[in-house]
Amino acid sequence: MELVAKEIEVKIGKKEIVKNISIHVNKQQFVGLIGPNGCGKSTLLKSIYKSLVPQKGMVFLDDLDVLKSPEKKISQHLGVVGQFNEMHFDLTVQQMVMLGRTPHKKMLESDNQKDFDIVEEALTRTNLQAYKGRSFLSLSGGEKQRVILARTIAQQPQFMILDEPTNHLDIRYQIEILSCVKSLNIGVLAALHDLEMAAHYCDYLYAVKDGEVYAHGVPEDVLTPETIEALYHIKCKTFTNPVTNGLGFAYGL
Ligand SMILES: Nc1ncnc2c1ncn2[C@@H]1O[C@H](COP(=O)(O)OP(=O)(O)OP(=O)(O)O)[C@@H](O)[C@H]1O
Repeated sequence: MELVAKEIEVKIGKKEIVKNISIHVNKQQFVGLIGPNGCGKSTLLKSIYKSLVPQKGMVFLDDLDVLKSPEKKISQHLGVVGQFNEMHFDLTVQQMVMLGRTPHKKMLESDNQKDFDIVEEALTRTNLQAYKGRSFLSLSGGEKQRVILARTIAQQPQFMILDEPTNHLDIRYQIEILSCVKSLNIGVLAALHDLEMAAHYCDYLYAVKDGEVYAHGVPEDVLTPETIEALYHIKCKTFTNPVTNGLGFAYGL
C-alpha cells in the first residue's frame, strides 16, 4: 500500500497556502515534512486527511480515493495525530484509547477481548499503563499527546499522519514517541520542527517554503546548511552529533 497526494492546492480567502504539492509515502516509509512556521505544513496535512477540502488535487491510499471515500473506510487504513487535542467531554485514558477501535466495529458492537488486548498493547507502547484509569482532561499536554498517539496505534492503521507529534513533549518523550512510531513499521507522514529528529527518524524529507516544495530527498541531501539557511533565514553549520553519531546542527541569526 502507498499514500499518494497529487498536486494539492489550498487557497484560504485570496491567499494560496499550498501550491501544487505532491507527496509520496511508501509502505513502511517514514516521511517528514519540515519548513518554517506558517509555510503550509498543517494545511497540507489537513487536506490529505480530509479535515479541509483542497481546491485541487487528489489523495490515494493505493486505489482508495481518500477525498471521495467515507470516513470509516479511510480510518481503517489511515490514523491521524493532529496538533490540537481539545475535548469537551471527559473519558478515562483507557476509554479514549478504545475509541481507536471504532473504525473496525459495526454500530453498537461492544468491545471484545481482542479490543482490550490491542488497547493494552497501545498503552504499553506509549508508556501509559499507570494512567489507564485517569481522566483524560486531567492530563498534562504531553500526557494527552501520548494518549492520542495510543488511540491512533489502537486503530492499527497502515499509515499514520502526525502534525508535530512532539509538541508539548520533553526531550526524553520526544525521542520515545518518535521511536515508538518508527517501531510500528507503518507508513508515516509527519510534520517535524526538530531537524536532528527529522534527520534521525525520517527515510525521506519534503522541505516546504511558502506553500511549495523547496527540496525533497533523503535527509542528508535535504538538510544542508544552504537549504536550512534558505528555509529559516538563519546561519547554519552541520556536524556529526557526538552523542547520536547522526547529523547535528548549529544555528545562529
Ligand atoms: N483558516 C485560515 N484562515 C486564514 N489563514 C489561514 C487559515 N488556516 C491557515 N492559515 C494561514 O495559512 C498559513 C499556513 O498555515 P499552516 O498552519 O498550514 O502552517 P504550518 O507550516 O503548519 O505552521 P506551524 O509550523 O506554525 O504549525 C499561515 O499563514 C496561516 O496563518
